[in-house]
Amino acid sequence: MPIVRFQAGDTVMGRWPGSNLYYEVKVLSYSAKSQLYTVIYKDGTELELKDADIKSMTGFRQGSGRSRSRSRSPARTRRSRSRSPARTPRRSSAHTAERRKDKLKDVLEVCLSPVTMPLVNNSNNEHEKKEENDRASKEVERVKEEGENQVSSRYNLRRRKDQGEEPTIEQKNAEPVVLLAAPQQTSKTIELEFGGRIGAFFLLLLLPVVVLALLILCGQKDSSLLSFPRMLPPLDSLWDWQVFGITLLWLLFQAVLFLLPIGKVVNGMPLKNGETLTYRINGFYALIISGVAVGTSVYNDVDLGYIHNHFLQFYTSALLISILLSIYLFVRSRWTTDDERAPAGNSGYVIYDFFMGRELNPRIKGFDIKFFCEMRPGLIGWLVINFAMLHTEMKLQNLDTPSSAMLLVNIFQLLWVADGLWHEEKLLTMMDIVYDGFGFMLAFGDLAWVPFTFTCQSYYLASHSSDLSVFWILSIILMNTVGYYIFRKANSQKFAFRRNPDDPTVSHLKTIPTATEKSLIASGLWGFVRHPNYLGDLLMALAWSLTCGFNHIIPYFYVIYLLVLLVHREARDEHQCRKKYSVAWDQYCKAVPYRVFPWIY
Ligand SMILES: NC(=O)C1=CN([C@@H]2O[C@H](COP(=O)(O)OP(=O)(O)OC[C@H]3O[C@@H](n4cnc5c(N)ncnc54)[C@H](OP(=O)(O)O)[C@@H]3O)[C@@H](O)[C@H]2O)C=CC1
Ligand SMILES: CC(C)=CCC[C@@H](C)[C@H]1CC=C2C3=C(CC[C@@]21C)[C@@]1(C)CC[C@H](O)C(C)(C)[C@@H]1CC3
Repeated sequence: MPIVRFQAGDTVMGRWPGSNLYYEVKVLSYSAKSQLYTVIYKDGTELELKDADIKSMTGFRQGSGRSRSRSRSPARTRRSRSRSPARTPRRSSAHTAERRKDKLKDVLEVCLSPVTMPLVNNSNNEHEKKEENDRASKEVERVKEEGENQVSSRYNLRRRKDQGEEPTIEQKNAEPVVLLAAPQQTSKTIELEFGGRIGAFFLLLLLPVVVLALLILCGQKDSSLLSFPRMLPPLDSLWDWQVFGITLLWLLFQAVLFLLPIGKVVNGMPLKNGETLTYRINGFYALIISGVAVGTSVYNDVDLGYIHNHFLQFYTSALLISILLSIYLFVRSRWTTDDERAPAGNSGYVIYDFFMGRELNPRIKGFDIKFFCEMRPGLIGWLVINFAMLHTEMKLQNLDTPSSAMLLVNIFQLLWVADGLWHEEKLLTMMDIVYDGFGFMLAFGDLAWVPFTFTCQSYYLASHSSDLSVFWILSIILMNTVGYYIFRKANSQKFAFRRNPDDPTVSHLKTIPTATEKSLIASGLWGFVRHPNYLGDLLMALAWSLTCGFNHIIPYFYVIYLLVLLVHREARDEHQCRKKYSVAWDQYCKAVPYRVFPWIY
């Protein structure tokens, strides 16, 4: 007999289905048969929730102290929580009837209510404030009117399995003691990305081949696409056990640094079950220690040219390790609970889930494999490879000092990686950690793609000279500096704003409130384009490639990849944000029409 924790009339916090958001609701009744509570939101929305999706007010307040995302000023929290989430389930026409049923039952995709959301202007200019708010209110009214017909039954969200059933409250065992484990429901991934199963299958085969082709071309004297060799390189140039051993040692070394008990421990974003994982932030220390270790090796006559001479073999070793890791991850994900699965990689299709990753945060006794791979061996390895290419360039081209192009590439990329590791904590809020599972895409991406494609400029420059004029050098430095400024400022502003919107560094920005706890920044860089951080990243990528001159397209691989990735990522994020913020997002898109490139896209 299940224990009924709440009674009719209790005010509790109810999870909005398919999200991590909790709102104040009143319990109307409890059905012993379906074991569901019928609750009512402040705007009159009625829903049936399972026990696991309801928290007592006291439990919720205690729990919220743990999570960073909720550490906001009480006034703000009160204001946003009391905003009701009237939303309607949306059906996807692209899937089978059974899947639709599943989706409605388990995920209940939500659409936010078009409540009036004035553009909040933190500036002191009252006139400007009023104008902005009037404009925003009109826009909201328009969208509201437009949506009225489609969502006329918006507040009728009752989803009774048995319409005829009279819900009753069992009041006998009402003590809030034991949390009854609600029957596990699976949140299947319905919307497949990357071209679905077929797309994932082709990417699985294509990505490793693309890297191999890139390396072959980059390493040739003539790097033009037309001179791609007709024969594959001999097997012994592709595999070497010693190289494989060195790659494993590198991973082990980075794993030891990852485990060092130095650096602060922080909470990640709340998981589906409301809990948070902890992470030790010591990436920057790992970078410094790795730098000292490499410097010491060079000082002791270790020849870094070995990396250049065995580059293909290093790649195949990293490829094999990422394949083995992906298989391990896929197998172990069989035993994961629904809460541990990634929203993006739980479709039930083997190839797709293998590619996307079924488990969200695979850990071995607290060792977070995804966080480790994403920020350490590949990223720091990239810098070591760059440094090795610098040595090789001097050797191969008989130079006393590295070329200015090689120096720029080394310095720019060192700055970018050091910046990433310095702000390591911020990765915890990113799509890759919060949403994507850890499967082949990220394992291969982190361990093979990052170190062997992001190094394409330095690998190219090692055997191709590039004489840059002073004008070019200054222009490239300027482009990288502007790019870095935009990238860093946009990312830091967003992070500071998400942590505390009243932070003095961001409190002057105009914002658009949403029906959730969060607002959207709508001025400054985030009022210029919707993804200013992507713009900055792309400018930097272009600057890196420009160091290689215009003889070949191959060193531009990185900027082309980044363009494709970020345009696709932008579309993914846009889709997520529209789901999360609905009308507020539309309002933001109206206010800031360009996605990444001002006046173009
Ligand atoms: N070199 C490489 O290979 C790659 C580099 N990157 C870089 O990583 C960085 C982070 O990228 P990524 O995580 O994709 O994306 P973003 O940092 O742009 O994050 C997107 C999220 O930010 C929030 N957001 C969007 N608009 C606003 C707004 N106006 N105000 C406040 N919050 C907003 C939303 O989340 P919410 O509202 O839930 O907080 C949204 O989901 C970028 O600089 C990117 O260039 C990324 C991928 C690859
Ligand atoms: C084609 C393919 C295999 C794609 C995999 C994509 C991954 C290589 C990238 C996806 C997002 C990434 C980010 C970084 C590295 C590359 C991957 C993993 C990043 C950690 C690098 C350091 C930056 O400062 C960053 C933290 C902003 C960045 C985040 C995204």
